[in-house]
Amino acid sequence: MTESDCKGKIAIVGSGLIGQSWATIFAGSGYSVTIYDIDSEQVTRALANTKLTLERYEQDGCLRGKLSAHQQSNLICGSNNLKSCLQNALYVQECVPESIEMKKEVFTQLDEYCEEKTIMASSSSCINSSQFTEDLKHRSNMLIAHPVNPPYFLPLVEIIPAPWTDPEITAQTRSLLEEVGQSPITLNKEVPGFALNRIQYAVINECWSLLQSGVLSAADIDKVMYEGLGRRYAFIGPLETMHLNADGIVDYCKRYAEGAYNVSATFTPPPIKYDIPTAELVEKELRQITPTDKANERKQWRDSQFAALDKLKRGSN
Ligand SMILES: NC(=O)C1=CN([C@@H]2O[C@H](COP(=O)(O)OP(=O)(O)OC[C@H]3O[C@@H](n4cnc5c(N)ncnc54)[C@H](O)[C@@H]3O)[C@@H](O)[C@H]2O)C=CC1
Ligand SMILES: O=C(O)[C@@H](O)C(=O)[C@H](O)[C@@H](O)CO
Repeated sequence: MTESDCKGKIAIVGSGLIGQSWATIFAGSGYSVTIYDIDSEQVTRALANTKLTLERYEQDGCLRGKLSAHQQSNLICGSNNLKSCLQNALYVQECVPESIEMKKEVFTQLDEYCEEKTIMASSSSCINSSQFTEDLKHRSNMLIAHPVNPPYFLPLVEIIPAPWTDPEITAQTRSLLEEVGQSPITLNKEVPGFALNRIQYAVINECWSLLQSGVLSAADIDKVMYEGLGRRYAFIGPLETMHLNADGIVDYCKRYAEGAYNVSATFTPPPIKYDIPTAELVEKELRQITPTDKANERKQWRDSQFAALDKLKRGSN
């Protein structure tokens, strides 16, 4: 593949777990990807990891896109120089650790080296970009694009513009992410934790409270999700569930709102403390489940879900 066959250049800043995932996603769609990390040895590790990962996906039949794993790996290169990593990049995905100070430092550098039209997105899980871009010259090109782990298999990306992000930049980010196979949503305004982690923390808070009060074991709490709510929510959302659990959502509210208020009134008010003694007990229990057991269970589950889905699709044709 020659350089002119590539769609354009993507820069990844920070090459840990999430930086590597983004690299495989963009390469899968034919973009040329340059990875930068403050730790030059990490860049070498990241290149080796992404190559191995793409080869494994190819063997397992889940490689994205039309290019082979070999062609995709050849689209990913490393750089130990931030300025050259950013040169001619149409889009930068920042993936440094979750700290306002670090994000501020990196975005100040991006602001200095970027091209006028470069879009600069942060992978931040909870920190809004207005907390680290306010004083920057190119702040209208900066926003959040928060992925879900593992991004290669969970397509949701939350796009959160700062009040000063140019709406055209938000729209371009959304269409780029759609083009590479992700499934973006756009928040209309900034809120701590965005949508996914607000919902995730509400779930974790209640799980922790059930653990601390001794209502359920750790294993049974997880089961509530993977045998119940999780499976449901893989196919339909909470609002659609309300709608389908009664004669429509209006009827659901009439029938179940009082019960829901009564239960909700018993919730432990936040912030819930994720205390270490409870965490140590949970860790002991989780360690008894061997990774192989889990992997087999998950594979069986995935296969059965796909078979059910296929059946449904055939039935509706
Ligand atoms: N781990 C997860 O499940 C998810 C994480 N995120 C977010 O993605 C971001 C990255 O997270 P991870 O990849 O898990 O972290 P990580 O710790 O695996 O990787 C961070 C990388 O950034 C590098 N780094 C540190 N300072 C740097 C700098 N000044 N310039 C360039 N590189 C620098 C580190 O050397 C390291 O390789 C965080 O904001 C995190 O909240 C988002 C979704 C999921
Ligand atoms: O996949 C996730 O859970 C994430 O998208 C995150 O934002 C973080 O890693 C999250 O777990 C932090 O609480």
